[in-house]
Amino acid sequence: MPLPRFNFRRQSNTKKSEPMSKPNSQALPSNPEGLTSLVNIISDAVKVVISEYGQAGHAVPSLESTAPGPFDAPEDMSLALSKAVRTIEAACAQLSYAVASPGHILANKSYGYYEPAALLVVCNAKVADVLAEKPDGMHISEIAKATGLDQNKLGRVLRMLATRHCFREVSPDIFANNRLSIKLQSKDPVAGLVGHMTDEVHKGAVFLNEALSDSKTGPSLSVADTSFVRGHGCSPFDYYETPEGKLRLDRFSQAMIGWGAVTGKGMLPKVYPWGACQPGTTICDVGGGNGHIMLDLVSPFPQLKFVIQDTPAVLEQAKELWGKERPDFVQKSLVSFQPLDFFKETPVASCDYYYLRHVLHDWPDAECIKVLNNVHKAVKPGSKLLLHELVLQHVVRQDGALDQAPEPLLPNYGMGRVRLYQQDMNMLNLFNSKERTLQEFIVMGEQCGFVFEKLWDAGESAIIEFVVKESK
Ligand SMILES: C[S@@+](CC[C@H](N)C(=O)[O-])C[C@H]1O[C@@H](n2cnc3c(N)ncnc32)[C@H](O)[C@@H]1O
Repeated sequence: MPLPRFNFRRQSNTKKSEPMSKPNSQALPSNPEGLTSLVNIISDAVKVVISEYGQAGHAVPSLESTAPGPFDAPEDMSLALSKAVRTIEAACAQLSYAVASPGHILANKSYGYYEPAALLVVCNAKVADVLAEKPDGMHISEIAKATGLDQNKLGRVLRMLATRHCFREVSPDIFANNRLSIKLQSKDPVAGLVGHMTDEVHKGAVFLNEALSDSKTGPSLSVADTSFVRGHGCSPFDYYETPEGKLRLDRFSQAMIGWGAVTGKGMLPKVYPWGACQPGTTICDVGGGNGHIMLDLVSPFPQLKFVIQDTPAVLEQAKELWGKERPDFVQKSLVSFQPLDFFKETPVASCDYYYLRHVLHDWPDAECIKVLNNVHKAVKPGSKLLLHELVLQHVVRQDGALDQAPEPLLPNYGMGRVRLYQQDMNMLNLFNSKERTLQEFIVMGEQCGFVFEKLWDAGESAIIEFVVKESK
């Protein structure tokens, strides 16, 4: 199916045209001009960063600083700033890959697993907590004493991490926190995400080759056939019931909050024009978890009403959260909690919006189609479907496609957006499911009676808006 033309933040032209793919030969600089243009791209983007901080009345924080910056959360960045940062990440990586020894680069990439391994050591030992009140740093002997780890081995772990800019070695064998390691303090949800990813998820990911090359599990889309199952003997659904998993359950909950923080969950109120909705507009959050996303809309848009739908056990958490955060909304029935099995049942009928955030990425296409068909049975004319997901791009320049990086950068921003493609691997490892391209979402929506309307840039993620097809 052809890809509609698309403009961020503007009504898309739904006139369909076949995307024109250009060969990628220009994507990698192979000559001095390519290198110079990468340097110029970096230089221009740095000017944007300095100017945005300046406008906010801040100096750009140094990597050594542990003070919170005004733009640490993705939702606090303007689109211009997040684009500049993404560009710098992409161009710096591309420039070094273009000039360094290919063998060195591949060695760095293949030894990459020592970084997660070391991050898990320091998270579990709470090294960032130990260093929290020590801006001038602490000698490794004291850090070792406070954490119970061997001094020599911990020193080597910290030195490798400091070499990768997480922690700093202030003077020989004296380490301090920096802008990155401060996020590893145990109270920070990002530390929960780091612990979860570098521990149980990592121990599944190492079996990706075995899972993909086995003639039974390779082509399978079953959650029973993932690399995670090879690593742990059970799927993520069952893992947290095992003795080993139970020990990690609290961290898993913290990791989910960390995931929201990293992906900019707070973008939803900012990127969609909720202010234009009529009083009484109802949003049904399908697979809404504990309803935390809709809570973000309550204060800025008091004209909205909410239905949270999820499995009965999860809905109990939603009732508890809303009862604590917005008891007024619960008492006035401005929010309701309706149990749902979205594979077998239809959500509450005739809502104005059906919103699904990070629901479809858990499932292969056939299951997603079941969910969307059930949503379609609930809609009324004029209802809208909003899918809030990560949106992948091919690494190929396409006319009229999503926002593309300037040449000679990779059109999907390469390392500036690599988290999306890593998260796609994550879904493969955990569930045999996937993140998708816009085109894949459009095709799936069409199949279930929805027409693509517009894509809203929400930083790391995007909101894909559909309207109901006149006749299915
Ligand atoms: C990845 S979470 C996303 C939660 C929430 N939308 C968010 O963005 O935080 C997927 C949600 O789907 C829910 N879910 C899984 N299977 C379900 C089913 N058969 N019916 C309804 N909800 C289900 C889970 O309980 C979970 O809350």
